[in-house]
Amino acid sequence: MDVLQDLEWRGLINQVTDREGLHELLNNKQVTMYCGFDPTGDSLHIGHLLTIITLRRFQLAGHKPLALVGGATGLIGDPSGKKAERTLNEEDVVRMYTGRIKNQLQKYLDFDGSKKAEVLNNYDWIGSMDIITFLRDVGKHFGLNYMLSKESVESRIQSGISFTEFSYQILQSFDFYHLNKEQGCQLQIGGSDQWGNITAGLELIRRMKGGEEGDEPDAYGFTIPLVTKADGTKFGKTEGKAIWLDPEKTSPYEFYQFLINTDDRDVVKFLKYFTFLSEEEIQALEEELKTQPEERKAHRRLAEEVTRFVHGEEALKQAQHISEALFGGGDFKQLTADEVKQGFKDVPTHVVEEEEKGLIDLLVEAGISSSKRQAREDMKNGAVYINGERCQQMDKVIEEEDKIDQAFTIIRRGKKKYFLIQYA
Ligand SMILES: N[C@@H](Cc1ccc(O)cc1)C(=O)O
Repeated sequence: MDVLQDLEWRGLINQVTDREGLHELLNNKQVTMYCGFDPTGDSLHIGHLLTIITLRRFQLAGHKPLALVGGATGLIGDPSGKKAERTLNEEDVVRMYTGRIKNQLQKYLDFDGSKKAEVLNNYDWIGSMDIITFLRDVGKHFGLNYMLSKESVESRIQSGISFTEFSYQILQSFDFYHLNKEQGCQLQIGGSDQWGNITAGLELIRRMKGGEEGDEPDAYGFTIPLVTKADGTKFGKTEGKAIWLDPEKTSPYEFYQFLINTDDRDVVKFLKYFTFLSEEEIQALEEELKTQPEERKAHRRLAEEVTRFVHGEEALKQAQHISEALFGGGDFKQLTADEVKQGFKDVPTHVVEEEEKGLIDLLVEAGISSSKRQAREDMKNGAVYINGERCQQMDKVIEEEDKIDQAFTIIRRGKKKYFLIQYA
């Protein structure tokens, strides 16, 4: 199976310009290709992951990926897929975002050998372009009708679009032209909302090269589908929070949990999209999903593969360890301090100075029970758990052996309310 056939059965081809031609090209030579990422935040998020993984698939098939960070385009704002005009970020903020996203992209591609990836910043060629050159050499190739007919613009004519965002398509087109000319880049990929910008780039390449309409194309465009979920909600969020690729913003444990909680109806699709497992392996998991759904093998494999790709083996092991302790009847005391921090990130934490403390006092002091009377009541009712084990011993004193990795004690009150005691 070649790379395009592989992308096909995975359901990753949304639109392609000249499929036949691209197929032939990819089978006959090493193709340099690119995908751009605008620095709209200080981290990439899971919504960017599918294009990154797709670049990686091309690279594994022997092609050369360029990952472009939009240090220039990020200052302008792509109207594609956006209902309203964006507020501009300060230039130094965009510069900071650009640096961070560049570093992140470095983690996901291979930078050795003949098909080595490159991370580029379009500020390096757009930043220095003067307005006369822009209008004379580039703008002249864009008919107003053509620009207005792009979905990203047309859908905003009524609600409003500035000249700034309107011009965005010219900048992205220029990138494609520039990379085609300088690096022989012949393919641009992107999310489904990028079709208009990608085809505008192809048009610019043809015109700048003095080609005629209907000439054999020298470059190609390709979009992947928008990731949708069976329940109709937007992919990439849990409880309103985005799933970031930066482990400081979304811990590997949270990332793993996000994936393991995938709806049964979506799990096979996501295995195809986000993992490098073969057709046979995915079919076997699909079969198991039908025959032994309670095992959740497909979900676990999805979470495992994607967490490993994004965060590495070590972080994956930690995420699995924490999940086991929290949901699989594992022992909290086996956790490391770092794992406790990840697994209980949003849990109220109380810092104690003293070494040994009576549990009743601690429950009150940490605000877990409202009074000593309440604390005793809670314990009597069997509602208090120390590191996952019920505690009904009224004179219990927290000792060294109750401290996980000498740093934390996990207290649970009732079914789900967790608290952390941290030792200063
Ligand atoms: N417009 C793309 C990012 C991009 C920027 C520059 C390019 O040359 C290509 C793509 C987006 O918003 O996702």
